[in-house]
Amino acid sequence: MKILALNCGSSSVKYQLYYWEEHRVIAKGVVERVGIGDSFIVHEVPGRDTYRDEYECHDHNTAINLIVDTLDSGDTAVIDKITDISAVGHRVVHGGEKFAKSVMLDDDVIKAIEEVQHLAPLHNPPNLAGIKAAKNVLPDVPHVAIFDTAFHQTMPDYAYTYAVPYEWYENYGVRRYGFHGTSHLYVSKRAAALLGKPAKECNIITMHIGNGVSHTAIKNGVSVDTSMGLTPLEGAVMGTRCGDLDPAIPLFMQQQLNIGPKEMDTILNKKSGILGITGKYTDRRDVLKHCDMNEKRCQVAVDVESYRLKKYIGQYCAVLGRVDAIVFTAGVGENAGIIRQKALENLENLGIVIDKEKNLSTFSKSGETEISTPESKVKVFVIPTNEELVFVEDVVAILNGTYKDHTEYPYTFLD
Ligand SMILES: Nc1ncnc2c1ncn2[C@@H]1O[C@H](COP(=O)(O)OP(=O)(O)O)[C@@H](O)[C@H]1O
Ligand SMILES: CC(=O)OP(=O)(O)O
Ligand SMILES: [Mg+2]
Repeated sequence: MKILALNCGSSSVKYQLYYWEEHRVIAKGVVERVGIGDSFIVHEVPGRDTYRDEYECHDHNTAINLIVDTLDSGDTAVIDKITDISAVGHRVVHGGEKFAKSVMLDDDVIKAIEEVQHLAPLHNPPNLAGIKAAKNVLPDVPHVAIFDTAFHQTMPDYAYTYAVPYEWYENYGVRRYGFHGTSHLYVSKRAAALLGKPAKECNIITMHIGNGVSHTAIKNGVSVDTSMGLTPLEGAVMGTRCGDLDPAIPLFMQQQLNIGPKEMDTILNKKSGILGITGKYTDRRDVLKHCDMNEKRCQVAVDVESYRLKKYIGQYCAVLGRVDAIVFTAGVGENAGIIRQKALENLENLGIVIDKEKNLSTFSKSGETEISTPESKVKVFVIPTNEELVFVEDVVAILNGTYKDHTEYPYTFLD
């Protein structure tokens, strides 16, 4: 059975085609700059040279058609015909309170996703555009929605309630939802496997640090708190997003700059974070390179980012009481040893002791690696995330009728 996993972002479509019975990736890639101009596709097939081609994609429909053509035609082909694909799994960022698990995408589910799209205006509309486009190309196969928010639906009310008029929650759905759920799920379950214990007996702090950044406190295998909130803007310092902030700042600056809420939303989401502080860079590789060249604002950005990470580790140690492991994952979490070091230094009193050399020499390609010392009470792991594998496993489980929810399902990656 060949399963296509799709992750439609605002200006990109990431995809992965997975051969379930052989547990291997057939091909993966991304169409970038969708709807912006100068779009292109990068298509990777294990064992072959990476293929890159310019192709104008004005919308998600064109991007999905390009992916389909790339998968089934010409030199890039990995399947004979598109109907060789048995099912499609779609990342949906916001599922509101309605979805605590993955579901088959029918008209009612699409309607429910449409109803919460105002809660994730940057993410849900492209997710929906991708779903509609993929259903056009593959009308006869099952499509499944996998929600970023689903994993966090176990949070208690005191973790998800904001101290604002309660009617905002009742009438407008204003509460903490949390995101990156499939990544937090995957790495926490892998950490439990490395600890040699069932996930439901483990307390784990997961640090997903990519372009978007979020952290989760996982108690007895389930999410009890997470750093992103109503939207993916709250919490850590991100590539272009501000994260935690005095809520008076946007109001104050709207008055100073004489701008409206829409413009402020763009500044906080797209012009803040690492980009805001450095004024130039979002890619942490650029930031770290220019730190070494003594660019002051890059040094400040790295210090602010690492300090915020450390504060979340402290918070979640307090939330969990006993912590079995801390996991670093995603592009920065897997590769930026210096940021991990700064976030983790001087935490010996919390039982966290790092092997400095091992930490600095650990990257995604090292695979799952323990970077704490043997005497560290809290194990610290770097675990490459695999959100697409969670999509694929959920699709297969739903097709086989064996899926209940993520706490019960015996994922194959636990072995
Ligand atoms: N070797 C590295 N050192 C520092 N940062 C890295 C390294 N490799 C990748 N990154 C960073 O990872 C980030 C992207 O992470 P990723 O998980 O792919 O994000 P997303 O899925 O949100 O696009 C970028 O900021 C990139 O610079
Ligand atoms: C929810 C979110 O922030 O996703 P991403 O990291 O893909 O932007
Ligand atoms: Mg990501």
